[in-house]
Amino acid sequence: MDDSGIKKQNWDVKETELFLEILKELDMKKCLDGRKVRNNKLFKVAHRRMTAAGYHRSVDQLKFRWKLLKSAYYKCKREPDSPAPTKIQGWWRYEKTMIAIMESRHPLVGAGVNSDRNDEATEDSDGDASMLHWPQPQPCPDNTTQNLDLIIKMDPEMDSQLKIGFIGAGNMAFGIAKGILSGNVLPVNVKVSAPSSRNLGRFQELGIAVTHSNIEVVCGSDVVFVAVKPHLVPLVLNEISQHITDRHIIVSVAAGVTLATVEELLPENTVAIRLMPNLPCMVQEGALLFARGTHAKQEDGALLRSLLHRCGLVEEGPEAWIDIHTGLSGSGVAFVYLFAEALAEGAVKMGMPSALAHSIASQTVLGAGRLLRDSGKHPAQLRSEVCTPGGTTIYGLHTLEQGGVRAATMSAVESATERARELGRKSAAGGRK
Ligand SMILES: NC(=O)C1=CN([C@@H]2O[C@H](COP(=O)(O)OP(=O)(O)OC[C@H]3O[C@@H](n4cnc5c(N)ncnc54)[C@H](O)[C@@H]3O)[C@@H](O)[C@H]2O)C=CC1
Ligand SMILES: O=C(O)[C@@H]1CCC=N1
Repeated sequence: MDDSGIKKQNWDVKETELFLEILKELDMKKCLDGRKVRNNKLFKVAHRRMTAAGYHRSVDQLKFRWKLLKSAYYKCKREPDSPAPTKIQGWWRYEKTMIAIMESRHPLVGAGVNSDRNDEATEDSDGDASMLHWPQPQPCPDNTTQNLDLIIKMDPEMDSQLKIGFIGAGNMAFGIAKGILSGNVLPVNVKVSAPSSRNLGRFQELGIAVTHSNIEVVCGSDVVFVAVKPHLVPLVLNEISQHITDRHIIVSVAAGVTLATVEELLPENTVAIRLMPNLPCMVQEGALLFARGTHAKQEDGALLRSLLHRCGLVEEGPEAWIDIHTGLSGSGVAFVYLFAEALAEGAVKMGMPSALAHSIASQTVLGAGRLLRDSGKHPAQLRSEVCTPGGTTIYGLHTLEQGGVRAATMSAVESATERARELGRKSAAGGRK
């Protein structure tokens, strides 16, 4: 290992504190058992979390930092009255956390520090800091291993190994499936369930496995999208609940159904995420917003983001925004279709053949949308760029304003948002029955 770059690290206090908190949380005690593969995984997970927090350190850099911290810990342990270690500036800030990590790690540490002396690092050593050899290694419980495995799969190139399940084979499941298949996910790793075969054919055409058993989908998947109608969510969650383990991330796309309802119906500590997608996922131009549940960590969100990145724009926000996004975008696409249809019908009324009018209307909506997104300009700015004074556009806009199109559109978003909230209350009541 060439560690010349590794040694030249300037870590600030915040970064080191975060690193140690991550290691503490990942429970070094259980995971650093001397097995190289698992130890590497632990540092990879730490690397992901550090990156997510904006600190870009390589896995080797993290290992080297850990080596130095450990060395400082042992020095203090051996010679409590000697001056603080110089290789770690501000060591006193980290000492408490290091003790928490090291002394929870193995009951012999306090009494038997010397037995571990060979593990100590120096600036010159290039050993693998993760290769610890405890006298009595403590194996990782299986579920811990599974968690690490899942977290590590959030690399886009690792998406190909994730098993994805859909419960519900409707339009939205199909849209997301098409979107994710255009990324790194392979059809053989996707399974979808629905009670009837009616909608399953189009999934099969994509190479996706189909079944009538929701439980089969859950048992074979890491990430499970619950894509049934909102009133059916409690029924489905009750059915699958006992098969959920800490391997799973449950992603509900049902309008209105809150994380509280989902979490209440699933085992304690279930990792749940609420996602509101929209149909253009199908052509990789979706607008998706998700909110993480109580037990969904940042990396679970990152994993979902990575999985969905080919579906379109994927954003995370507070749960309160999900119903609004449902009005704005989940339903909003239908408002745009209504407008496109009306544009075309206006042209038909003026004498243009219908097919041509519809094709031009859809291209107009597409072009206007792309320009709006890609220019970054406010829609009012673009609108004014289309309006020649005394020209055609301002006459048309005047007519739209007279028809109340602006107020009607705002009210449409409001009504759809309110309806999502109402559906949420109903499904919560359904879950309590
Ligand atoms: N269609 C859209 O544009 C959007 C839909 N959503 C949400 O996605 C969810 C699904 O909506 P759509 O796909 O439009 O509905 P859909 O009616 O097209 O699909 C529902 C699917 O669920 C299946 N299903 C019914 N009972 C089931 C059960 N017990 N177990 C498993 N599958 C069952 C049906 O057979 C059908 O395949 C809804 O909760 C909706 O709020 C969210 C965003 C946009
Ligand atoms: O109409 C609905 O309820 C679903 C949610 C957003 C779009 N379609």
